[in-house]
Amino acid sequence: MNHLIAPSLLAANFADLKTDLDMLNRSEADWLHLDIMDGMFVPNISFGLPVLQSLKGKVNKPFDVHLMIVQPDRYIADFKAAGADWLNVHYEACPHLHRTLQTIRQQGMKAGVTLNPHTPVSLLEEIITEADLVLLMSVNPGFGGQSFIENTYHKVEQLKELILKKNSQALIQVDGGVDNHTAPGLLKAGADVLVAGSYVFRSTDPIETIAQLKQLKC
Ligand SMILES: O=C(CO)[C@H](O)[C@H](O)COP(=O)(O)O
Ligand SMILES: [Co+2]
Repeated sequence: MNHLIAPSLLAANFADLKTDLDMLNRSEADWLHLDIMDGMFVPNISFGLPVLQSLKGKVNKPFDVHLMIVQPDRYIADFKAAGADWLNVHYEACPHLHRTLQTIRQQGMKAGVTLNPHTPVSLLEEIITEADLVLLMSVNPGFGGQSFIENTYHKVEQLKELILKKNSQALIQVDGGVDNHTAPGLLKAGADVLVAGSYVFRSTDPIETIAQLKQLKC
């Protein structure tokens, strides 16, 4: 399959959001990545359900929601109601991950599991067939604009191997520090979905930047 690009709204200009939403609608972006932070799981607070609700219908892209919150199970139904299409929970925040992923699917969303940089891919061995997507963090979650952690290439390769071994359909997504330098190696290693925040929204021509990320060959 051709790889997908998911710009992260965290890096948008919230004082002039309409301009960025119009840009996204005209762009080749595949999904809109939405970073939900609670100040507990990560040391930062971003935005939440009312923002998603108000964006639904304004952006013609599936909502790819990255929950960086403790006890995400409490909010699964709320995020469905707010318009989430893909719901990603952190492995580190879910003591009953199997149940959590099942609940997300039962609610009619695609279920993603996210790994922090220190969490090994091998821990997914018994759960990979229950996930529609695995998101590998290539920075420590909580902030945009951080430097890419080089070990991520290796983790993508390991995850690809695990997915093939277990005959899983899960997509491989990478989030953090994705740009024109890191994206080619990630695609070569097996990534299916690239999240890009600062690289897209800080560029002088975001539509062209998204188009260039789409055109990369692995
Ligand atoms: O989940 C995230 C941070 O926790 C963001 O999606 C990620 O950091 C994207 O930002 P950038 O591309 O600027 O690194
Ligand atoms: Co994210």
